[in-house]
Amino acid sequence: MTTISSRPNRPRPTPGFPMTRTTTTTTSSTSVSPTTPTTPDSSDTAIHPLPIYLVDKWSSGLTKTRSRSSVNSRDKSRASVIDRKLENRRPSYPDVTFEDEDQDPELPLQGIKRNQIVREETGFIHGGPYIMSGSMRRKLVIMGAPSVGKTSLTQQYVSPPTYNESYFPTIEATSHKVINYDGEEYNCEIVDSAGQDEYTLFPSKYAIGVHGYLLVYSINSRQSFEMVQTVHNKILDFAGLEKVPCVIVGQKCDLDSSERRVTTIEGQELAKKLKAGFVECSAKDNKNVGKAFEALMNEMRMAYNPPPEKKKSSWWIWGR
Ligand SMILES: Nc1nc2c(ncn2[C@@H]2O[C@H](COP(=O)(O)OP(=O)(O)OP(=O)(O)O)[C@@H](O)[C@H]2O)c(=O)[nH]1
Repeated sequence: MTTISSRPNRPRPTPGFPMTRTTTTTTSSTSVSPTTPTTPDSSDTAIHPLPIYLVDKWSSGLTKTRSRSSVNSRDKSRASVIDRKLENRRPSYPDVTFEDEDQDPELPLQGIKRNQIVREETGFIHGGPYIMSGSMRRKLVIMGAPSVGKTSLTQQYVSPPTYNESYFPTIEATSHKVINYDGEEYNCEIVDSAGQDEYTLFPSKYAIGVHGYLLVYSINSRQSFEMVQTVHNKILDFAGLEKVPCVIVGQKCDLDSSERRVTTIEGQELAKKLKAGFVECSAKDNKNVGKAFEALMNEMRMAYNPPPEKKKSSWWIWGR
């Protein structure tokens, strides 16, 4: 007798998180801790996106993979839980991601149990929740005036040692890197933006779903230093927030002191004013490049998942 399996042929999920248009995409991995300076890791590892279903509740019913008629009561109660979560969030980013209960058994679960929501992470601007499995996702945007060394900084960090003396203006480049920071693994999408000036319109894609910014100036350019404040204002205006996780980066610190137009103290004061981190670095000499990203990981951790406060021991318990 032949047994016929009745398992429906469901389409497979689109793995990973949505990517923007890129000119270059590099994947690498590094590990840092808050106390240890960053050492770029040459043993690159690829990101393995986890098998999760992207669910667009608004546009196509409960799931893209099942028809409305097959929605059972468990789905409905689940949807109501998601709805309650959404009530507290701005509905500008309607994609909700969760592991499907009826996940195809042929898909590798990669150690994630059925129905287990491992982490819930949200960016500060996109306003919509997404629940993802495994490592946390971070989108970082590098902004600043033209020719301050944003691309050199990114390339030196993502695939060291990389430094190019020649200058090619960037339109946009996205790289990926797995960063281990303070025992946590982060899937980072690093967007190297085009150089900004005061008249450049702030593109919404540099705010939606973004977790943190490196605002770069060159220590030999006063104008690029002033651009940091301008870009920062644009970000806050767009987001409608008083503070965003960001680090001010004084690039090209290898240059001779006679060429310097912005002092270290001025950089520190601006960072203090903007409630941001501050690092002076040189992509050319690969000096403090890792520290700039490490400082941003720290800013983001403080914003999104601060370490729990240590409880003070009660003296009267000890006194008994
Ligand atoms: N001395 C020195 N020069 C650097 C450093 N980083 C970059 N440069 C040079 O500065 C120029 C511009 O570098 P890019 O990395 O392309 O600058 P960018 O900010 O990405 O430029 P846009 O794409 O126009 O925004 C290049 O000629 C680099 O060689 C550095 O750390 N020190």
